[in-house]
Order: sequence, then structure tokens, then C-alpha cells
Amino acid sequence: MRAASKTLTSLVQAAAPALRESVIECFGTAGVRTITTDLKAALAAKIPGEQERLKKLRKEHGSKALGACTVEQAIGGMRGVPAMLWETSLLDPEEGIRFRGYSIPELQDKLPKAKEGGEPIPEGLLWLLMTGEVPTSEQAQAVTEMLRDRSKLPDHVLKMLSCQHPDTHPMTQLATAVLALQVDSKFAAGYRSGIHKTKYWEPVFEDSIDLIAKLPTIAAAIYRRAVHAGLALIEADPKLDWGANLAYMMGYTDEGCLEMMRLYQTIHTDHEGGNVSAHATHLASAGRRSLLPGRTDASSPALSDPYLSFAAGMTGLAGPLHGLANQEVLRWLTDVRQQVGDNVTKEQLSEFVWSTLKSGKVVPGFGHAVLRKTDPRYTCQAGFAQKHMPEYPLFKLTALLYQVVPDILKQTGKVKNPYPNVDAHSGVLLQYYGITEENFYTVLFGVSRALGVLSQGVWSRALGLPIERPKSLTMAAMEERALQLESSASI
Ligand SMILES: CC(=O)SCCNC(=O)CCNC(=O)[C@H](O)C(C)(C)COP(=O)(O)OP(=O)(O)OC[C@H]1O[C@@H](n2cnc3c(N)ncnc32)[C@H](O)[C@@H]1OP(=O)(O)O
Ligand SMILES: O=C([O-])CC(=O)C(=O)O
Repeated sequence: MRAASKTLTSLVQAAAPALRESVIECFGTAGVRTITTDLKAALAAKIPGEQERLKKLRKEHGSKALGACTVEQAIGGMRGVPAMLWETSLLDPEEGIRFRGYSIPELQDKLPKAKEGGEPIPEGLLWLLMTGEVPTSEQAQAVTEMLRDRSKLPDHVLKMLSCQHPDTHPMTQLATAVLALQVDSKFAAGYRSGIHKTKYWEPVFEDSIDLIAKLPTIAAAIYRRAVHAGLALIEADPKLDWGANLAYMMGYTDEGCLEMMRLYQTIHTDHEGGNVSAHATHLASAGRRSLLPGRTDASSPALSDPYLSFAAGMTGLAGPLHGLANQEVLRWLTDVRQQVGDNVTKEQLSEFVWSTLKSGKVVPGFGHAVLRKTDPRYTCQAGFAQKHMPEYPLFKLTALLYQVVPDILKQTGKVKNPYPNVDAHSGVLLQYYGITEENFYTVLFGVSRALGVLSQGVWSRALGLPIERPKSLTMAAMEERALQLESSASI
């Protein structure tokens, strides 16, 4: 059955490229169903059902409370207040992230790969994030081709990058290049020409795919021109997938490095909706509750296109307590090696950690706003290192830190999560393959983050999700409300 379906697939593909979306597969007693390799068509097929689901959720459960917000939470950044809708991933404090319901190990097993036994290709995850379904190899391959077709960077963007001050941080260059691409926004053009609000998701999808397609080329251009002082650009290899091409265009061809980049680009994509880069992107792009029935309260949306909103997300990712922490970790590790050497003992490491804390700094790569256990993205990267670089000194140092830092952070009595996060390990893998310029690392994070936040952006427009527009209060207003509550409780 499987062989027959494969033959039919290749016949249909060979017969007419335009019919690529009409690949047919047989499903035993369930009869025949059509599956598509066209991502936009697959998405379009899902949208009406999800719109209905949201309307039903609102109609049947709209008045139920998901949680309260205390004065402490309002002052503390609304931490833990369940007040936002985000479909592409969900974060459990103990277990870590699940993308559309799948854990990282499950995705390493299920998603299509570039080679037997290798790491998943990010294109497969993009299909999953957009549609909620694990793609077939043909579907992931179709995404690879679509991204390849749209990857060419306009000359003006390259020129603009080459005019940047040599000390401009690579993340500033990334955000600037993304903004420069905005001139081609199909959503902005559609809005100007009066597109109907129920159709917003379509140009948002097109912009998102265009941007995702170009991001590896932008990142490689930043790397070769700025970080590497003017090296010539390298054209993409048409035989490679999107993630591997990023490493290739940066100048790396080692198969291990390509695999590492595929994995890196897969696991950094999404971390539910409230983190800085996701939320900033979401806020800038948010629209009105156009599709939701019975809108009762006002919102103040922006409806910025995917280029503008993703640039907002990237300026947030560039902060040292968020995505830039991967750069900070490398600098901190370099300090450890310079001051204590490579054959460091646990005692020497403890001393170094304490001196970092005593000088009023954070230990980068440890702690998290939501997670309360070791980040599974850290564990995944440690597993990759154990397989590909078990004797690498930086890997051994990072493993030793895992034995030392959590106990010390617990002793401070204030750190809610003493365990390592994703940023504690990514630099080890990059350094091993020769990508030693740590101020570039967050750009790689940003390229991956696009897959998550832009997939959610398409759904946010399809579902007509509004901006989170919390009611702010002054201290005086909070004091007044608290006193009112106290007196009504004592009556
Ligand atoms: C992709 C990502 O964004 S993952 C996070 C990357 N960032 C880092 O690795 C930087 C180091 N870590 C941190 O600064 C924090 O743990 C954050 C920013 C990630 C989370 O911050 P919060 O949610 O405020 O953490 P938490 O509630 O545990 O903070 C309580 C106290 O512990 C401190 N703390 C938390 N983590 C650390 C740490 N790694 N080193 C030292 N102190 C820490 C906080 O600074 C805070 O101190 P304060 O009360 O004196 O201000
Ligand atoms: O979830 C967060 O707040 C930060 C984080 O790990 C991410 O965005 O990947």
C-alpha cells in the first residue's frame, strides 16, 4: 500500500507541478483522502474549524475565570496570570516546552530528517507549528522548496548591511535588515488596497514565509560581512535544506555542523506566548477581535505587518536576560577558562560562581521565568554534545557547572529556578564547530524564533485575536482597591 501510494505521489508530481498540492494517499478501510504538500492549502483547510472552536469556547465558557490577578502579580509583571491565547506551543514549568503537543524527544523521533538517523529539519517543525500536524517527508520537502524559491535577498538590503558601523551589534543589524525588507510587505500593500479583514491571514502568511525564507541569507550576510570583516557571500546550495543552508552560507560544510544547525533551528523556535520576543512580536501585530462574536470591550490594536512586528520581537530577544544570554554565557565561560584554566575543580568553579553573584551579576544561562526544572532544550543539546563531542573541554566544563551552580543558586534563597536554560549550552555546540564569534549567537536564535512567532502570527490573524491590553493602575488606585476589598471582606 505504502509503495503504491509513493508511486502515485511521484506520478502526480511529475505530471504537473501545479498539482503538487493534490498528492493522494490510500488509507485502508478509511478509504481515500487527499493530503496536500501545499502548506498554505493545508492551513486554509484548518482555519474554519479552529475559528468555530474558538467561537464555541467563548460562547460556552466565556464567563468562567481562568485565574485571578493579585496585587503581587500586577507589580511582578503578571507572572503566572493565565490571560493569553497561544496555539503553537505550551510550556509546563516541570516538563518544559511542547510544540503542538509534542515534546522535543518526540519531535526528534517523528519529524522528517535530512538523513537517516539524523536530526529533524526545521521545515518539518514549521509545517507542524502552522498546521498542528506532523508532516510527511514530502510535505517537509515542499516547504524546503518553497523557502528556497523565496530566499533571494534584495540588493538594497545587502547594501544597507554593508553600510553599517563595524561595531553595530549583529542583533541590531538583524532587526534593521528585517525592517528594510518591509517595503515588500504584502500585508501592508493589501491593507492599503482595502483587503477584507477575514482575508488578513493570507498576506500575513505570504510575508511570514518570505521573511523566514530570507532570514538565513540575512544571518549569513551579517556573519560574513560584519562579524568576519568582509568575507565574500556564499550562495545557498540548492541540494541542502533551509537549516543546513544557513550553516553552509556562513561558510561551514562539516556534516556534524549541518546537523547541529538543523537541531538548533528546530528547538529555539517557540516558547509559548509570554516571553519577550514572542509577546513583543504578538503585541505589535495584534488586531481587533474582528472574528469573535459579541465583542464587548475596547482594544487598541496596531496591526503591524510581520516585518515590523518581528523586528519588535528581535529587539527584545537582543536583551542580555533573554536571547542575548547565550552570548553572555560564552563570555562568562571564557572568563572562567582565563582565570582558572581548563582543568578546573568543583571548588574553583564554586568560588567563581560566588564571586559573580557577590559582584551583583547573574550567572548567565541559569534560571527561568516559568521553568522550574532543567530546560529540555538544554538536555537536548547536552545529548547532542555527548554524541558528537564527548571529550570537548567546553562541554566538560558546562557539565561540571551543572553539578555546581544549582546548589549555589539554591543557597541564595531567592532564585526560583536554579537549573540551566537553553542558553547555557548552545554556545558549546557552536564553538565546537568553529563558530566562535559569540556576539553573533543571538542572530541564530532569532532566525529560529521566526518560525514560532510568525506561525502564531498567521493564526492570530486567522482567529482575529486582539492585543493583550491589560488595565493599568497607579499605586494610589491599587491601594484604594486593596482597602476597599479589605473593608468589604470584614463586613
Ligand atoms: C531564552 C531565554 O530567555 S532563557 C533566560 C536567559 N537568561 C539568563 O540566563 C540570564 C540569567 N537568569 C536570570 O537573570 C533570571 O533567571 C531570568 C531573567 C531568566 C528570570 O528572571 P526571574 O523570573 O525574575 O527569576 P526569579 O524570579 O527566579 O528571580 C528572583 C531573584 O533571583 C535572581 N536570579 C534569578 N536567576 C539568577 C541567576 N541565574 N543568577 C543570579 N541571580 C538570579 C533574580 O535576579 C532575582 O533577584 P532580585 O530579587 O535581587 O532581583
Ligand atoms: O520563556 C521565556 O520566558 C524565555 C525563553 O526561554 C524563551 O523565550 O525561549
